[in-house]
Amino acid sequence: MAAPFHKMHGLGNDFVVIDARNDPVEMTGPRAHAIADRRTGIGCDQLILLEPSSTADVKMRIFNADGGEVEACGNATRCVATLLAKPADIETVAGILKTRPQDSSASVLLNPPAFEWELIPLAMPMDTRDMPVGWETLERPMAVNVGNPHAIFFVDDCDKVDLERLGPIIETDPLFPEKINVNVATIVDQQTIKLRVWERGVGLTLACGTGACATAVAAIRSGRVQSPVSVSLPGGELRIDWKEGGPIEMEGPATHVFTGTADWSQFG
Ligand SMILES: N[C@H](CCC[C@H](N)C(=O)O)C(=O)O
Repeated sequence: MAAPFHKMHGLGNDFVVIDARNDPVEMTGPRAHAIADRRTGIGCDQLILLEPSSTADVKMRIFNADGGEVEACGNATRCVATLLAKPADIETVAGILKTRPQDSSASVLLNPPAFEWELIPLAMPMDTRDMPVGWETLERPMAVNVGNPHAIFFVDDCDKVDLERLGPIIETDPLFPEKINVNVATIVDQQTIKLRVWERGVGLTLACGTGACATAVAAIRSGRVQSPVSVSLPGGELRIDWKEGGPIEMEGPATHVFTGTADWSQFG
């Protein structure tokens, strides 16, 4: 198992992308966790495995740093799009995503969001537009599934939220049987949102593509902003465009840092 890898990032949300299309690599949670370790492994927020697909140009599997395999990763999808270097369909657990690279950036069409409590999923029926729950200063979130589950808290100043402490408490609350990504957002103006994210299975990241999509959808649906929206994350900006009932279009940078090889059997 010696498939090459690409170290890449989307606004500082970083990935090890293993291209196993010609040389299969057996991936397990413990192996992904070992590769993601920033001291004893290669280091990344998510491990991305590219495999052949029978329904699209490529199959993309996503593992968080904790080893959990998940449904979607917006920033990584843009990175894979630039690797493929042509318009392509990418098969993920969350469905087939249409991508279009543009030099060092890419646009991705995510499938329409889901708002039903059982599709988020939540442990009990609840109005996901205004959930009657709270964790200290963070209360009454919205919940959206954009392939993966997100809770969105709109606050006056997201920089003042102690997300490092509250993030893991909310991420692992029994209300969220599949856990959840925690977004704290501040509306800057009718077309600008400031966002910080505690990512399920990772922690604080410099950017979260699906978090930006989920937050933009929640803000548009609740009339807080108008589409298209610029979402400003610690690592930089993403442009999100969405109309009720349609797909979500996300556009933003994708950076290739270096290519390497590794004997994957040495990890976990
Ligand atoms: N932590 C997310 C997966 C990666 C999302 C993020 N890196 C992105 O760019 O969308 C989850 O567990 O659903």
